[in-house]
Amino acid sequence: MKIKDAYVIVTSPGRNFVTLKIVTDEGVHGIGDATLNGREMAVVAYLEEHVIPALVGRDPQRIEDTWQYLYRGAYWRRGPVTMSAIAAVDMALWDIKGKLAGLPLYQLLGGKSRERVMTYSHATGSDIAACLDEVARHVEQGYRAVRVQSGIPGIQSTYGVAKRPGERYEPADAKLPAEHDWNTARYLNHAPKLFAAVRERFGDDLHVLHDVHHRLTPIEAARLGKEAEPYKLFWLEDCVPAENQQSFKLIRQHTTTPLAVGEVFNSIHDCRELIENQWIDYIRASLTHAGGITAMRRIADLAGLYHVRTGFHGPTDLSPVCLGAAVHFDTWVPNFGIQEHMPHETRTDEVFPHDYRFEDGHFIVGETPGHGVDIDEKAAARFPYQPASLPVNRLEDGTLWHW
Ligand SMILES: O=C(O)[C@H](O)[C@@H](O)[C@H](O)[C@H](O)CO
Ligand SMILES: [Mg+2]
Repeated sequence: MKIKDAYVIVTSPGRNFVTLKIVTDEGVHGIGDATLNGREMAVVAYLEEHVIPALVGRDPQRIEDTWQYLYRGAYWRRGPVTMSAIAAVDMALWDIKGKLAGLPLYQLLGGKSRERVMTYSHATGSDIAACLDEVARHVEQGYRAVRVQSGIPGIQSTYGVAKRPGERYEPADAKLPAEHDWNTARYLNHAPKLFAAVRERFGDDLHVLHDVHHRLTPIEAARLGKEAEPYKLFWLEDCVPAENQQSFKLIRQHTTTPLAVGEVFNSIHDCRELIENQWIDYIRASLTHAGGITAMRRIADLAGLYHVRTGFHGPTDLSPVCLGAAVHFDTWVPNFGIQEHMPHETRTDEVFPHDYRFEDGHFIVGETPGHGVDIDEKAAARFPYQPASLPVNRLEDGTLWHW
């Protein structure tokens, strides 16, 4: 059997998605997600110029060999563009393997470790009261876990806060980066008040999560972690930028608040020290940005040795293809923690028909062979690419800060 054809489909049903479709000479096809929010076309060029020409003619069943061929063969290893491109190939090949075997992906990985996959979603509000109302709405929908983000007095634009009540938070909303502002002191004074209010209204049973989005220094993150302890967060996410993995050593020495990190990671080397030193509790790398199922399985197995659990990134900028594959992975992986779930728009779901379903705060995996997600190319063609960038962030004096 050979790969006969491979091509990239870019579509924007509400936001941009990059999908790789691989077709075999026996007519079986598989798809993979290659979406890198705000840098989509770099991955498209990488796939079209450098990957697809090398794929045609290869045996689609040799997933590991193809992964190594693309990783080692590039010479320039790692990086989000390279690893998202490799991930798309990997996901599409696992999809094909499942279809050939007549088995859903979770069966190929080792079968079910659980019946359903716990998810968390995003409650956002312009202030604490509005955020609490959004939490209530999520609890009514069945969520057992909710991420809370609220506007901060004195800061114009806060990460994670939707423009209008009930809307999704979609930060890539302008052709060139929008300018946001940041003030660490105001944030640090505000965040514990939000956690306290959530606990007071919803009691102890709800899992409460919060994303700092890389904005603090290690000692500031340590203070926040410590002050959050009475409110028993499920996790505190991305409290510092993680290029320097040693930062987490300092944070860990000061607080028992569980730490999650890794949505921007693209390889096992980005998290090896964090895992081996048990400086974190949840690894957030996604199947799309960290090299696919083949690579993520190695990360998850390493994490399992050190009591680190998975908490896959799952915002709307990862397509239903990534989410579908993630639900299979989550159903299998022994050290599962939680799955992020930011529901896609109806038109996105129409372009990507899928068989995973949301029920009572959980995802239930489907039984379709492969990862169970397809692309309706006619529907995709109705939504052309829309250039969109993520914001930048500045301190009050104009200094460019982490967004
Ligand atoms: O925890 C999350 O879901 C993330 O932080 C996202 O909201 C990112 O900001 C987005 O993926 C950037 O493209
Ligand atoms: Mg995040």
